[in-house]
Amino acid sequence: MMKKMTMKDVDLKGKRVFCRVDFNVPMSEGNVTDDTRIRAAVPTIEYLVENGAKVILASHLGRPKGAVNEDMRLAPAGARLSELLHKEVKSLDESIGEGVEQEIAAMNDGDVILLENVRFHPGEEKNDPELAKAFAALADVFVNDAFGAAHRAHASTAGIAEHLTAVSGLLLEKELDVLGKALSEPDRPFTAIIGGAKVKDKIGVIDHLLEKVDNLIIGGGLSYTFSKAQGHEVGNSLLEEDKIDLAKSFIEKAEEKGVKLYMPIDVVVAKEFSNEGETKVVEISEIPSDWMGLDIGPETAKTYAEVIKNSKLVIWNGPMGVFEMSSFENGTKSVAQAMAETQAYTIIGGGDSAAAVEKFDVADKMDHISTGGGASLEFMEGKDLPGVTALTDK
Ligand SMILES: Nc1ncnc2c1ncn2[C@@H]1O[C@H](COP(=O)(O)OP(=O)(O)O)[C@@H](O)[C@H]1O
Ligand SMILES: O=C(OP(=O)(O)O)[C@H](O)COP(=O)(O)O
Repeated sequence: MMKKMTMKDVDLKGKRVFCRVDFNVPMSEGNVTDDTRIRAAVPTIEYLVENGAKVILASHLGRPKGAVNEDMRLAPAGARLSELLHKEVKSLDESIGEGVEQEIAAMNDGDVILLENVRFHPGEEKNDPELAKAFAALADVFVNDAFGAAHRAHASTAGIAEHLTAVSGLLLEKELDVLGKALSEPDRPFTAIIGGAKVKDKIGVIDHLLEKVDNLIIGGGLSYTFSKAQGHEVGNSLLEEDKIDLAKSFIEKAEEKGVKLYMPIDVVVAKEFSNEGETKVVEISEIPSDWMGLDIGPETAKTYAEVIKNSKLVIWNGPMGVFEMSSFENGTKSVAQAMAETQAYTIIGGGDSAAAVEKFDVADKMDHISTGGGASLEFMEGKDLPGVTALTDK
């Protein structure tokens, strides 16, 4: 990857800095319920403040589809940021226009304001050049610290960079550094664990990972497409019919490349998608036709934990089962615990996997929890991230 400019390459004193962050955080009744992404942006914001910049923060929140949505205003995130910084953060109710320009003109060096949700404008997700110009007109320098949105080519992540000196923030740099190192010079044995429900989204990353890893562990909803590819019946389990052949080709590719592929050998099955119904553990070849697999079984969990413990580097994306329900949480819990106990360098990507390590109280034992789900996957797939590509070359 071409070297991109960072905050250290620009003079920030007295400059108006448009800093794109990812404050797309869960909220309930006007309160931020998980501030991980806000905390992750604090070092960059503090760096800008300490270096005398006028800090203009911009973010999206949710998917308001180009219109104002009262439930998706950013002010609660601004309030939380203010507490974290121990400093006033003024939240505006617009992201462009005269009112915003006046607020910026009145800023002192080191002041921080937060613009309104940029997705209230239809031009944001379309990467409309006019909106990008309007954002650029507010500032002298563009800092992109929104790793979680770096896979989006939007006006405030990519378009704006055509008009200003565009540099990376500390979080963006750290994410690229950690994920980049893990993939380019991995400590071995290198293990990837792929689970969750989004089969289509994860097929691409599995293909790419087969070129890199020593062990590939498959679990969660997507494992049934692999079981079917091996010739097992999967009953009512999640199945992506049109990906069975692809799963077969991955099984062959793993063999060719000498990658050890681990798939469930036993599963927890239920008749209904519910925490209350009857459950039992069966061998993978014995799933009854009217039951569904909702977690990996205890033998599988034991094997996976052993592989994790004997690894030097582990990347985990996607839970092993429906861990939100206590009847189907054990597989994910045992993987989380093995991740906490291993000496390996541990990286978590994806919202649900991050939520799982929080739920099982082992988040502080992980070496890196990525703030980007989709972004970390696309990066691992070897795709260019538009929010990074758009930055100014060194
Ligand atoms: N066997 C399964 N059947 C159905 N859903 C599953 C199964 N295993 C895991 N899931 C669900 O997958 C979801 C997470 O998938 P995904 O969004 O792909 O993960 P992530 O956000 O970590 O990338 C969880 O809500 C979980 O309940
Ligand atoms: O939460 C996000 O993505 P993620 O759930 O894949 O980590 C980012 O803020 C991007 O949001 P988007 O998927 O609405 O563009």
